[in-house]
Amino acid sequence: MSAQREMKEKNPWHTPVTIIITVIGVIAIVALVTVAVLQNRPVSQKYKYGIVLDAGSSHTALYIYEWPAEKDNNTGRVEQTHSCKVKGKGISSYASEPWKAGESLTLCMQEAEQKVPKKRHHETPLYLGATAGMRLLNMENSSASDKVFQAVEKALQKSPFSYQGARILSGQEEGAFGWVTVNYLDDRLMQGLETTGALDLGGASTQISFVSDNYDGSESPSNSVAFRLYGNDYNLYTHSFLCYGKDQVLRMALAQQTQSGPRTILDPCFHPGYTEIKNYSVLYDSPCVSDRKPQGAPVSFNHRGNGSFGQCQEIVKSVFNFTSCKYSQCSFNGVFQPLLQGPFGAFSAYYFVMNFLNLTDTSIPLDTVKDKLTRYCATPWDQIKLQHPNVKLNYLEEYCFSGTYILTLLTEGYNFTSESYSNIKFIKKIKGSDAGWTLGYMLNLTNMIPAEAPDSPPLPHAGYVSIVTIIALLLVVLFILSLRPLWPRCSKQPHII
Ligand SMILES: Nc1ccn([C@@H]2O[C@H](COP(=O)(O)OP(=O)(O)O)[C@@H](O)[C@H]2O)c(=O)n1
Ligand SMILES: [Ca+2]
Repeated sequence: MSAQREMKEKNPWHTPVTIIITVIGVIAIVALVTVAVLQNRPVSQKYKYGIVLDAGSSHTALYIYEWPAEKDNNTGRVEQTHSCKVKGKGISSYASEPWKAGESLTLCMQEAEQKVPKKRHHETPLYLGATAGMRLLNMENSSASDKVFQAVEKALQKSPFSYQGARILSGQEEGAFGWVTVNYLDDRLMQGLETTGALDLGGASTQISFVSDNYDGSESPSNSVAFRLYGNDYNLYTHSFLCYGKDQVLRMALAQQTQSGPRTILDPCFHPGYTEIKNYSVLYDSPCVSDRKPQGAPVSFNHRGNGSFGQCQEIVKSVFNFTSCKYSQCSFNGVFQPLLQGPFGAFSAYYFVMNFLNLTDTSIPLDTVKDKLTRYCATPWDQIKLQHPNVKLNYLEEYCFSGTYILTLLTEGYNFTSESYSNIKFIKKIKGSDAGWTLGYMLNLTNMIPAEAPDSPPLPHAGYVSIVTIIALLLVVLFILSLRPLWPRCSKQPHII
């Protein structure tokens, strides 16, 4: 017998069967781990998209949202990836030339086509929601508002996206979706945390929405919206005040001062030295003030400023009605409001105005805020213009008024106190997405917030992969140990020949 053959017989480890078993075992285990890792690895980033057009009273904005493709319908984070401000005014301003309302959207729609990957175009839902500007136009002239919608629809149907319709949101929807947006972006809904109230100030309406423990919705059902989100029940209080957006309140304040049809008014809400000729018919061309147009007024009036915060606040207060309340408590105009509760996010014009005035820091005592605004309003108009050469004059002239209105609405209207004022945060964006009703609207229409908490796997992905790997390694060791009887004996052991 050759020495080589003798070796093979002595070392059973080298028999073809054990070699094959070992190789198959190792391959099987490697395959098991690989499959586990690959199968559970988050699928390489593929995104889905949704587009919402916010047709506000003053302007239209387009928002593009994206979310990981495999996660729609449950926990996926939806984020704003792009926004586009439509040039020109809001769609309601095109009442007399509706086709222009459709045309005005073209540039932003083209931009959206660039931003959303082409192969996703046809499956990307596209919504348009109109707010208070169109609510007012619809009240004033419903056939004009229908024509504006037809023009807008025609433009949007031409786009490659999956057009889902254009409509006017109700005030409740506008308030409730703003609240959903803020709390979704803050991760408060999925985790069932205390929610943040939402304060939205537009040009033609304003919304307040919050959850209050002592409010079950029964006292004023029209102010109540019930949600079940991620397994938590919410009873939301919400109210939208039509005509209480800052542009319409400015009209009401001017109407208040021009009741007798004067040729000149000295307006405390405008800076000293401000002087402008304004048209009565333009001022009163809105359902918020049209019934107050003075009889026999001249064509125009000289609008002059005298910059007094205190006097301006008196005028602003006079646009609120505090006389009647048939509920346990009211904000103003006989509207029910439960006790304010929790933190609040104030966005849209709240942010633009307070940011311009450097007053977004709500840890500053309310009295100090008022002092600063008093000084700002008293600053001569020429000086203001010199200090802000890059701000458009039609915005610049109104910040004294707008700041006064915001403080008055919050304290006199909604009953924020010097203490609870610090619960308000003036915000523009949360984690890169604009605060506003659009995201909440899209999440709702695409069913992206489930009523029940999604079933999540008991282990996070990394934990799962680690455990599978450890078990596989244990199996390898066990397998090797199981072959022990076949192991070559230790060379020191005596050989029995
Ligand atoms: N940079 C900006 C943009 C808008 N704004 C104001 O923010 C408000 C936005 O209102 P909106 O167009 O959404 O009107 P609604 O339909 O929500 O009432 C308007 O009063 C604008 O003048 C501002 O003060 N600064
Ligand atoms: Ca708005």
